[in-house]
Amino acid sequence: MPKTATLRPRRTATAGPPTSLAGLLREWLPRQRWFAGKDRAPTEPNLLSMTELFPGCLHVLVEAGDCYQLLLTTREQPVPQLAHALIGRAEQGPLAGLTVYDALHDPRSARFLLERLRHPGTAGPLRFEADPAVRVPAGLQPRLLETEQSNSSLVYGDSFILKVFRRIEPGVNPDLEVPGALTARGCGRVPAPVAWFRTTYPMGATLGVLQPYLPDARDGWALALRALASEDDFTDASWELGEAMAEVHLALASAFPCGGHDDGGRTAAAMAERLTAAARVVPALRPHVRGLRAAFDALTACGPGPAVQRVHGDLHLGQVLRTGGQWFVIDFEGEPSRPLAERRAPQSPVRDIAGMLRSFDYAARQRRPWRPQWARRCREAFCAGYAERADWDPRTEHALLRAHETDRAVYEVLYEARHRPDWLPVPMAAIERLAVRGG
Ligand SMILES: Nc1ncnc2c1ncn2[C@@H]1O[C@H](COP(=O)(O)OP(=O)(O)O)[C@@H](O)[C@H]1O
Ligand SMILES: O=P(O)(O)O[C@H]1O[C@H](CO)[C@@H](O[C@H]2O[C@H](CO)[C@@H](O)[C@H](O)[C@H]2O)[C@H](O)[C@H]1O
Repeated sequence: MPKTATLRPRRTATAGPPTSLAGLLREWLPRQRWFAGKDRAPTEPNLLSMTELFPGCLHVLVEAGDCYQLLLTTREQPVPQLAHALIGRAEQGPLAGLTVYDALHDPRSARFLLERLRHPGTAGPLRFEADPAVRVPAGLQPRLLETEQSNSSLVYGDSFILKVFRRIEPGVNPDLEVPGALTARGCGRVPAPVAWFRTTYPMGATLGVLQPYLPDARDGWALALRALASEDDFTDASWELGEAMAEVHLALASAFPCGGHDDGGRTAAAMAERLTAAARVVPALRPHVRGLRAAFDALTACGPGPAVQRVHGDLHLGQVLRTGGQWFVIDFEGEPSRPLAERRAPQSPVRDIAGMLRSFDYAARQRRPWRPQWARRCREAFCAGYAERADWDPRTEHALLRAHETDRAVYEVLYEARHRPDWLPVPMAAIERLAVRGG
């Protein structure tokens, strides 16, 4: 059994010299796609816990504005094959004299991590747990997915995928909780969790989830772009996607019963608040604030709409996978920038529908000239498919849809400004449409 050592948190941020681990992370963290603090003043990383998973591989939780999870490979000599994953050489502190790498790029560490998941148990504050009914074979070869976004994912032998959460918040992560509950209800639209790990210190939190990998699947975004490029019809696929999403919503409502309806006033106020905050960060939003607020104000006057329930929370074409003529839904974490409690709270299912409708617009805008008709047909088909399976039709909820689409476009503006400034014109085009013409 590997030796484990857990550091207790320090009460104050440590201004580590540049060559301590904290100093190395101060430079490295802001360069990572999943680092959420890019538009905030940098804070000095503060190590919260450090656990040896096995010799040469450390599990680390670090506070740097938010709490982040890192897996580190440490070596006495530099490893040329890991140059792309180099964090740096520590000269001070507990790792003095060691070269430190992001362990998820290191096949040896990735293989050991799977071994840990295959053998439930503990390592310091870490708990490795698994569904005893599923057998994960030994020796599967790991590869890190290049499409790193909010988290990091390792695929093992095209059979399983391990999502390693990067920003850690207290509580159970919905990406473990929701697929588990949906599978227990017999919903076949989500890959079921097979194994997972969590920490008990310095907070109780989910750290990663292993699921079956759908090897021949393509995500909805890639399929939509391919259809656009070859001028293929995408309405049938959109219709089926609407139907699949309605099925997932029905399963969510039954797995997490809550009932009740949206309080239009409160939702409108929260949306307006998010708009104000986003306009503070993105000046291009400011001229549109008044026009956009009208969409939120209209919420207070519209009917109750469908009952609130657990939702996906960040639905877009990249979150749906198609294989064998079926759609599957992944990534139930919700919008990564929102607090976990808010993401787990019951919300209107219109929120998800609006997310997907925005995504058709995003896809259509990847073509020059852009294809508004293509997006319109897909949006229509998606809603029609949804209505066929659910007991209500999203197209009858115009004011609700417009408010949620506006809120989603505001989120996207903020997301793009932070992570992909070149993409900012895509949601900004929707902002102009929603603010000027009312959707
Ligand atoms: N079960 C799965 N089978 C096949 N591919 C998957 C599966 N789960 C995730 N993926 C792929 O991994 C990518 C990242 O997964 P996702 O859960 O969206 O992570 P993130 O939170 O980092 O965005 C997805 O876009 C998808 O291509
Ligand atoms: O990392 P996640 O997949 O959880 O989601 C975040 O990143 C998405 C981009 O990768 C972002 O989605 C936006 O861009 C998509 C095209 O790349 C588009 O299909 C979506 O409609 C659009 O919102 C998502 O908002 C963000 O949370």
